[in-house]
Amino acid sequence: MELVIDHLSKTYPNGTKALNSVSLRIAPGMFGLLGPNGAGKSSLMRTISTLQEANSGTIQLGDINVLQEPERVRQVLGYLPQEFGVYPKVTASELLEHFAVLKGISHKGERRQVVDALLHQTNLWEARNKNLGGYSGGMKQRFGIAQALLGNPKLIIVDEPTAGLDPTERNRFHNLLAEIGEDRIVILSTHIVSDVSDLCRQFAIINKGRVLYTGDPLVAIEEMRGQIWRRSVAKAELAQYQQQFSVISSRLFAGQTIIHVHSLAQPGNGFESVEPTLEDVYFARIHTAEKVATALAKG
Ligand SMILES: Nc1ncnc2c1ncn2[C@@H]1O[C@H](COP(=O)(O)OP(=O)(O)OP(=O)(O)O)[C@@H](O)[C@H]1O
Repeated sequence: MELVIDHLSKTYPNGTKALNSVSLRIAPGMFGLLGPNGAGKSSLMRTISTLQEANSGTIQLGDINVLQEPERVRQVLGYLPQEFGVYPKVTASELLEHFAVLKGISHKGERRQVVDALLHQTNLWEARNKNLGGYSGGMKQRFGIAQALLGNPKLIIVDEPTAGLDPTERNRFHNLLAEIGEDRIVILSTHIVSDVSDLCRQFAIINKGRVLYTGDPLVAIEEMRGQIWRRSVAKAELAQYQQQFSVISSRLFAGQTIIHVHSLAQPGNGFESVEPTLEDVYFARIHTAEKVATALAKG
């Protein structure tokens, strides 16, 4: 089953153009949707999940016309929204059981089996009788995945799931996602580049409602080879370098400011070529798009 999004646009009533002719083709496996805050990721996720309507364009999931047949989509969809609220005074086991009833798993014995299996899979078995109010951020997110997996969905959407998780929980969550993403479409929306490089064989970069790139992360990195340059600069020189070069990132390392520049040729003295990472790809694509937009605005 493939998910095909074709020229999808969405403008909110206040005039914000959140999606601007988005086209993507998503095969089974983990798909990373990468973009900064406000890029339009949640708008896209909510539209695919049939929680809001689009102004134009189409979404096809296998033989389902997503925008025309929301009921059919909901039968094969698991969704973990960005803000996943839980009832604090209910245990994981009770709430999952409740969600299972809502999902239509009406036979009690079958429901118990499904719920128990999911609690094991998400590593929450030991904590199943604890109130959800006492769960850590990572445990809540794993619970969110358990509820998203009810009914064995063919399409799973997780919106910014690792924000706020500590490294151990993030790692554990990544392993869980990798496991569930083996035989269905899992769309992972995130602004954290390493979520995508760790997990996804396909990804897209989205900014200001537009798709800037889509493909395989390894290919995207390969395409950037020889175009990323690094040097350390004094903090006071940073603005000058930003004027003169395509500085795609700057960070402090051991008290020094290290800049990465995107350039087809050696930018000048003091720059050394570095192996690109997906983060370089991401920043370079966004930087180039911003430059083009500024040039177009200036005429
Ligand atoms: N209901 C709404 N009404 C008006 N504008 C909205 C609404 N929801 C989102 N927006 C705007 O649409 C744009 C895209 O927002 P969206 O939430 O889709 O981005 P995002 O990439 O998910 O960002 P974030 O990670 O911050 O949620 C932003 O400018 C946002 O302010």
